[in-house]
Amino acid sequence: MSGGHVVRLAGARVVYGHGATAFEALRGIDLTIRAGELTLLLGPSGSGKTTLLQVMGCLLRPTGGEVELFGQALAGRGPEALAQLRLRHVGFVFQHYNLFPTLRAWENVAIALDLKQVPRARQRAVAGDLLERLGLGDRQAHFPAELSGGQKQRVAIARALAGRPELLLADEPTAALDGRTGQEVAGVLHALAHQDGCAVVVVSHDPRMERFGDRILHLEDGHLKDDRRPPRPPDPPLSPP
Ligand SMILES: Nc1ncnc2c1ncn2[C@@H]1O[C@H](COP(=O)(O)OP(=O)(O)OP(=O)(O)O)[C@@H](O)[C@H]1O
Repeated sequence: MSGGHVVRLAGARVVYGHGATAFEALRGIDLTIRAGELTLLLGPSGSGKTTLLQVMGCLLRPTGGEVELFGQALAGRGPEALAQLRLRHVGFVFQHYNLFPTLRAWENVAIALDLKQVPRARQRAVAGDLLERLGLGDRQAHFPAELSGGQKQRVAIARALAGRPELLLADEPTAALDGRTGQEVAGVLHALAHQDGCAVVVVSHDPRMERFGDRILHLEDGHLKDDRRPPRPPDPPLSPP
C-alpha cells in the first residue's frame, strides 16, 4: 500500500475469541479514508461498525490484513508506538460524551491538552478558543451536569480537537440527542471535514446523519456492502446559531 491517504485497510479481519467460541467480526475489509470528507458508516447492530472504528483508531490490532495510517504500516508496531500515533493524529467522540463530571467544560478540554504537553498556563486559553469555536464561549465554566446533551457533545468534540487530529472518529455521536441538536452536532462534524480538512468517520444508526455523509458505507456481517454519494451534501456553518 502507498501513502497519501489518512487510513487504508487491506483485507482487514478481526476475530474475537478462540476455538469453538471464535467469532469473525470483520471479514476482509478494503477501505480508504480520505482527508476533507465525512464518511458515514451504517449497518445493523453487531455488523462490526465499532470494531472497524477501533481498528482505524489503532485501539484494536486486526487479526489479519494490513492497516496504514498516514502512509505508515502499523504491522509490527508495539502498543507504545500505537498509543503515540493515536495521541498525535486521532480524536475520538463517543455517544455518551465520556466527560469528567467533576471538571468544568474547559477543564475537560484541558485534560487532552495536558496529554499533548501544552503548557498549563496556555491550556485555559486554548480550551477557551476551542469551546468558543464550537459555540460554547459562555459555557466554559459549567460542569457537564449543567449542560444540555448537545452542549456536552460539543465539549467532547472540542476535547477531541485539542490534539489537532487529522482523523476524527465518532461512534454514534448523535444517538442520545434530539433531532435538532443531533443535526447541529452533525453539522459541526461535517464542517470539520470541509473547513479544516479533517478526515471524519461517523458510525451511526441515525438516518438524519445521511445527508451529512460525503460517502456512505454499509457494513453487514463484517463485510462492506457499497459506497455511494448522496446527490448534494450540505455546507452548514461550524457554529450552531
Ligand atoms: N470483545 C469482544 N469479544 C467477543 N465478541 C465481540 C467483542 N466485541 C464485539 N464482539 C462481537 O463482534 C460483533 C461486532 O461488534 P461491534 O460492536 O463491532 O458491532 P456494531 O456494528 O458496532 O454493533 P452496535 O451497533 O450494536 O454497536 C458483534 O457480534 C459482537 O457481539
